[in-house]
Amino acid sequence: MTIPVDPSPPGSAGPQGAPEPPPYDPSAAMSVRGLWKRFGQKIAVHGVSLDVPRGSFYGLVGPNGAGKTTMLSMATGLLRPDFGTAWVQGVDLWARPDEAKATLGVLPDGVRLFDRLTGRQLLAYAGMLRGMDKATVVERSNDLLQAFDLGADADTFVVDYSAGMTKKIALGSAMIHAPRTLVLDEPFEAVDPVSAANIRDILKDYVSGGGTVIVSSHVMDLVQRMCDHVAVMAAGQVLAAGTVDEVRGEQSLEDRFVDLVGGRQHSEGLSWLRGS
Ligand SMILES: Nc1ncnc2c1ncn2[C@@H]1O[C@H](COP(=O)(O)OP(=O)(O)OP(=O)(O)O)[C@@H](O)[C@H]1O
Repeated sequence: MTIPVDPSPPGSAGPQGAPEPPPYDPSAAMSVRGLWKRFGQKIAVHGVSLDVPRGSFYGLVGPNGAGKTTMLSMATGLLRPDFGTAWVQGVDLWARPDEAKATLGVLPDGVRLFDRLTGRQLLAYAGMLRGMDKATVVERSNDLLQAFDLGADADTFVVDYSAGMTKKIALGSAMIHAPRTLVLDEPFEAVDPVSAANIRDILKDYVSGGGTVIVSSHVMDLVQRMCDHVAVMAAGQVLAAGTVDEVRGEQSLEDRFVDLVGGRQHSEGLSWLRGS
């Protein structure tokens, strides 16, 4: 497919000849329509439309390079789409970004934090950026430091945190303003099993209170156990989406994923590695 060199502004329908996406779902926590992104010759996201129901725990899975991070970045206002847009709680994110982003908490992939702040200062910074008053920021920061088991390191610089601790303080920063939707790119990466179980409990509790979680992960078993909905992405497109039971059918999610995505590599090509 030929993509125009000069992209139309976000919200436009898509490249010439692309099918018109269906109307967005105003009741969804997030409704993504016709998102496209090209980097040079590479089309990273290829006309993605997706509805995330309110109150769902939504998993986004796909092989490396499938376009998950690019899609989530466009759906949360971090990366301008070539085409398409996302509605968050019924608000067009690219048309009314301030209003839409106020309802979102985002843990981006490979996030660069202000790591010369301590964990406590970083949470305070995130809260104040969201316009919260100081007393609430202090109270919630203490609760978050406790919940993420970072109390003993609250006054350590984030630059000196481990990868898992950094992930947890970034997650806390995404939650401090009590957003209605949390979008978390690989939240469990580098996190130890006990902390991961704590985070899962926190997220489950958040969902049972009416919040929506969208989480990208490579860990199928985790997604199958934790999420009620899932979308499988590959090569910039959504191959299947729905409840976890709808998508996996009679199979495990992992087997279904491999069926959908294909690409099991056999190791004959590395015969030199055997018996070395
Ligand atoms: N800033 C960029 N410049 C050039 N290419 C990019 C850029 N960001 C992503 N890509 C390319 O777009 C494709 C999709 O990348 P993306 O990071 O969205 O995949 P992903 O599904 O999140 O992968 P992973 O599971 O490995 O994190 C890849 O081929 C990647 O190389």
